[in-house]
Amino acid sequence: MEHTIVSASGFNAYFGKNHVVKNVNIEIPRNNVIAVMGPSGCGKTTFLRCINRMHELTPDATCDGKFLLDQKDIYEMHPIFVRLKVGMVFQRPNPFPNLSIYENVIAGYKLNGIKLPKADRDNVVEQSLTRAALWNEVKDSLHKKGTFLSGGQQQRLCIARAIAMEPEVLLLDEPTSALDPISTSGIEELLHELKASYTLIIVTHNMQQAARVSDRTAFFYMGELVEYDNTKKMFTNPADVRTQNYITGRFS
Ligand SMILES: Nc1ncnc2c1ncn2[C@@H]1O[C@H](COP(=O)(O)OP(=O)(O)OP(=O)(O)O)[C@@H](O)[C@H]1O
Repeated sequence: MEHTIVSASGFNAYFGKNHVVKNVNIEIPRNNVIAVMGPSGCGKTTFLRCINRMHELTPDATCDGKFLLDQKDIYEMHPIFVRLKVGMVFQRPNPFPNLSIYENVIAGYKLNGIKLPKADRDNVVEQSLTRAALWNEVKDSLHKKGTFLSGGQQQRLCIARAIAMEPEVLLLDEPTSALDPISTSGIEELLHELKASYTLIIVTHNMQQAARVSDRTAFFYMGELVEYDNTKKMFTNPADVRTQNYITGRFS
């Protein structure tokens, strides 16, 4: 039996009066990959940013309804704690440009004022880079700047930085859209390995990618969660005509 790790009920998000995520109800099982899809502007990124409470960092942005992590209300927790438990990887790889690879991986600890002895720091760096499938490529250049890496390596470094904090959930907002096909397939393979340890929620515009990497797909349209189902089922036999129109390319 699959356990729910994240769930939303009657969840709404707004920018001022603009209602951009509408009455969303969803249950996300642990150790699954969930693809979030839908036309541009339908609220995918906003939905993602509500899960780790980044939405509220935008002036005039509000939300209501319930979002639970491990059955506890995300909006009753400290936002910093939520962001430790729910890591985020962005569209463009964004390692801190002035920090070395080593310092990038450990950056979340420094930012949160968590002090670790050197041996523990070394261990976190090695474990996180190993999990992000980057250790072998960088183990001899840990003190070089993160920005000297290729785009795909930089994105894996950002994944290592996120998992160094031992999150339960990893949010990925179009993590491969700035990468070449070979780096993209490296990240896709990595997602497959990471799901043994984490629950992954990935926004993607690429339907082939959603079909390759995800167990379930959530299809949003104009802020509404129109359909949420097993990915194979959704791509072969969608229940809603709007999903069908989207996957058959009738609108993008
Ligand atoms: N910072 C902001 N201030 C005001 N409105 C915003 C802001 N960010 C997004 N919006 C609006 O919220 C709605 C949802 O945007 P969001 O970025 O969540 O959609 P999306 O599905 O992720 O789009 P895309 O696929 O183009 O990235 C859009 O109408 C957008 O214009």
